[in-house]
Amino acid sequence: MQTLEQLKRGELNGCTSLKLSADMETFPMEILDLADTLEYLDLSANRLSELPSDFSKLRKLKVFFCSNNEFTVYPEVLGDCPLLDIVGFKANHIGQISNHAIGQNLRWLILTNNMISALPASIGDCHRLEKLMLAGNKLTELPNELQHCKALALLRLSANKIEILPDWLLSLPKLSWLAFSGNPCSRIPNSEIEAPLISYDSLEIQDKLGEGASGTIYRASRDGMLQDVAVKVFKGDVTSDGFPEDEMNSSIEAGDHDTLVKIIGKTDDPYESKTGLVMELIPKHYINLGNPPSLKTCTRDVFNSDMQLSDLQIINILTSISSVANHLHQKGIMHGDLYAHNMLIDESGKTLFGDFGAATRYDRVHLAFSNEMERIEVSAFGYLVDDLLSLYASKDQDTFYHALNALKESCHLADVSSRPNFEQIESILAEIKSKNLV
Ligand SMILES: Nc1ncnc2c1ncn2[C@@H]1O[C@H](COP(=O)(O)OP(=O)(O)OP(=O)(O)O)[C@@H](O)[C@H]1O
Repeated sequence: MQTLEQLKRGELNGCTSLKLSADMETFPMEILDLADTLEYLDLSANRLSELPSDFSKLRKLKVFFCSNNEFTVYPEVLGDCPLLDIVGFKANHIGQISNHAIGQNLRWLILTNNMISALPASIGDCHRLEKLMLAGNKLTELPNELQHCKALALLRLSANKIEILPDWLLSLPKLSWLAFSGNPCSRIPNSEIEAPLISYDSLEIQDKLGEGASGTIYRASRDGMLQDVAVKVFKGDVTSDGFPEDEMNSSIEAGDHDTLVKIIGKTDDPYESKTGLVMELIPKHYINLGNPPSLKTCTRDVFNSDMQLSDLQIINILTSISSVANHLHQKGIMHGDLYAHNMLIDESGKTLFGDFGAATRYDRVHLAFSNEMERIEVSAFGYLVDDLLSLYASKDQDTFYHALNALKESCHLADVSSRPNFEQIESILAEIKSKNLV
């Protein structure tokens, strides 16, 4: 992070990237002196509410983050920045976005946690738009023009006020990661499944195991039990994927499956009135299969450069994931974030699939709707196949490679209803396994 003083003294001239957080209430005009070079600007965590009208002098700007500020209007001048590719205004108070404000070059737009009740029709002109984050707003509907965004792959609509999802949404050709829990259109009663309540006082909280957007995970021991457990204490705030309580309900509704971390119960922290999930501990030898997307890859995971997988590992991972995805959809749960970065694997390819933060529960009674929901996730599975093929240890494009490549292509058919469902994918994988003697 650079400082305001460095900027004012001209020490940052020529820089391509600038990050300033200094409780600023006004936009420092010296930033415009960087117009010839500046490509990345992060002014998150200040108290800004306006941009200067000549902000678009920053004609090389590609990435602009301005989260945790005090904007009430999405700045119109952003529509004049020709190269803007990524814009982030998470956690402001934006209630208004004019038609002109949306730049046509946008690929990734983050508006999580604002007060937006309507999107402008001009969003439909963003033909490159791939990732659109709208959770935690006041949207009651989506503009029909959004259906022209044919590149849209990841859409977060959770924690809004949407009554009905438009029909065209589920047939967008590239849509693969969708979340809309916490809306009137996703209101669905909890089933009979209830996780046992485990008293917080019976848990002895030990070291912190990790932290996600929605909660903090601790190791804990339990009165009279030999095995330690993991406890996820939810933070309570809306995340970019939705409400923590929806994550908790979906994790419980998901039930038991070899590929899921077993949920032991629910807990309440009466002192801080926080809810939590008690889970089995993930054994230490499991490693993350992938890492979350970068600014460059946008919707695609990134992988460690030394990661390689054998055909046996690949087939085991894909079989586990298609099986658990089938299990979830049979229960009317769309995971919404089917990504390698949410999977853990061991040496043999034994897989655990986690993070129900973006999960949406839906009613399986509506057959056509259910079929489309499942096939959106099938598209995400297709990207997983593609990722694993890029990690395939064999240098040759052998019959195993070609068979999986054909499966990937069928998962990505533009006509959503022509894609296989997860049950069919499981059979295809079993056949590939037997034919290739994996
Ligand atoms: N059952 C568990 N046993 C051991 N460690 C765990 C367990 N669950 C989570 N962790 C640790 O906590 C980290 C955060 O987990 P969590 O499921 O909240 O978030 P995430 O899925 O990684 O993040 P996000 O929700 O932000 O995408 C994990 O990466 C892991 O290291």
